[in-house]
Amino acid sequence: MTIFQFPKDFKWGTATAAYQIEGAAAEDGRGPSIWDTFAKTPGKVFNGDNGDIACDSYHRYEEDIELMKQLGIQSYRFSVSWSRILPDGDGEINQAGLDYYHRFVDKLLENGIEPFCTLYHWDLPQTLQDAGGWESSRTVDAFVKFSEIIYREFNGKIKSWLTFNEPWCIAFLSNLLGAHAPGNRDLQTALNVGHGLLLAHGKSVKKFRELGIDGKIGIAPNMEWAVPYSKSDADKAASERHIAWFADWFLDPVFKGEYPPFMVDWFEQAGAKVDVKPGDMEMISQPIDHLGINYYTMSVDRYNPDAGVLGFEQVDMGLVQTDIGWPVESRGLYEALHHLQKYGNIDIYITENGACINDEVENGQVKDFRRISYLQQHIAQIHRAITDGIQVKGYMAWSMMDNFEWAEGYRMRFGLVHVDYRSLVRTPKESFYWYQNVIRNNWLETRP
Ligand SMILES: N=NNCCOCCOc1ccc(-c2cn(C[C@@H]3NC[C@@H](O)[C@H]3O)nn2)cc1
Repeated sequence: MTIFQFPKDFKWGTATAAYQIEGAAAEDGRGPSIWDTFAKTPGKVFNGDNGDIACDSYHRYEEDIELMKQLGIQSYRFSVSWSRILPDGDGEINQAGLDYYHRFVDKLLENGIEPFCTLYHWDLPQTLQDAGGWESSRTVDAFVKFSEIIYREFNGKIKSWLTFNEPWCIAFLSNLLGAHAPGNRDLQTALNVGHGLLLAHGKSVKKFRELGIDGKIGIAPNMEWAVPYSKSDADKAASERHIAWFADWFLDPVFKGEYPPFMVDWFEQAGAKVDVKPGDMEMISQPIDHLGINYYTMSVDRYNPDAGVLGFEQVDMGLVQTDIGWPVESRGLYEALHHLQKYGNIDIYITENGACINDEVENGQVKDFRRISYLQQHIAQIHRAITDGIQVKGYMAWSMMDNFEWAEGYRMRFGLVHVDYRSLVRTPKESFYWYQNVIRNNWLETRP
């Protein structure tokens, strides 16, 4: 038996997002988002699933917080539904939306749980998408207005903030690959969206500082680690493009004030170029306080000029996979954390890490031992990184509960708590009780 003791101030938590759990999609004045539209477009989401009801957490948040208290987490990462606050994206404030989040945040605080707030977790108000989305300065300005409202409203209650969740998904998965809302398939659009969200990030961080908000702010990219399939230069370059596509494309602008030159060249030969205006990069590279990192899997890449814009294909090496088909390789998290050190030894929170394991309830139990194995391996790699001096300050398991997994709908389950989508009954899984023990001990026990 090996014990990995975590620092005494290490924050254990869980994460969710508004559209994935809240439901009440048209209640109390909430306006439509691009995910309401996308999910109701035939063929976009498995089984035609949508977030109309989801986990009904809008009405059941007290029950959910009771489960969080039972779990023993110190921190809970959630997102604010922009179109609940500004139904038209940048028009009149919907007070009922603010009231909901006050009830929710107050209940967290009453239970000794720190609210960790993501401002944008993919649910852009549809009216802003109709006006050009993240390619339009109207959306950038609207995000600054939305974030200022939330900063002012929750200053003193919320002290940990993130502007954007997974810029790669917002820009590339949603506008080059077409897999997520709004479903575009164009590289130039994806680069424009990425630049727009980065500008919005920088302007919002600047506003956060100007308002003197009591707290810390950052951004949460998702990272995939990648290694070359062979020793060839082409495969090595392919894996480096993969890593940079997810992380460096966004973090170089934030930390260095420029896009990674080798990726700028790669996209230019593919026919697309970011239109950087004077002052943009200075605005984007406002200093931040912490990084959220979302990590799930790693990849073995082979150069293939016919395999999409980035010219790499992922080779199946026969690794164990989760039920969504992602290879389980926790070493990638350790490598990714070391990769980030080029930006300085900034405080890092693992704001998402978890496994899609679709076990169901049997005799009142969910024996998701594969999820326990996944979590144990990945938490051990975090301890290894901390031992190396990397400033990992917290870990938020994705996810607190099963929820709407975007284009996969409800068939893919990432939760520590099982949700029966017919009855909405919550059932803590075996991984819930395992994680409860890790939190209680603030250490990880591993067998040799
Ligand atoms: N690897 N790229 N290959 C080429 C592209 O393949 C096409 C598919 O790509 C991807 C890549 C990544 C994801 C993904 C999903 N989550 C889980 C959510 N995170 C935020 C939270 O809301 C969770 O629900 N994290 N990442 C999905 C699809």
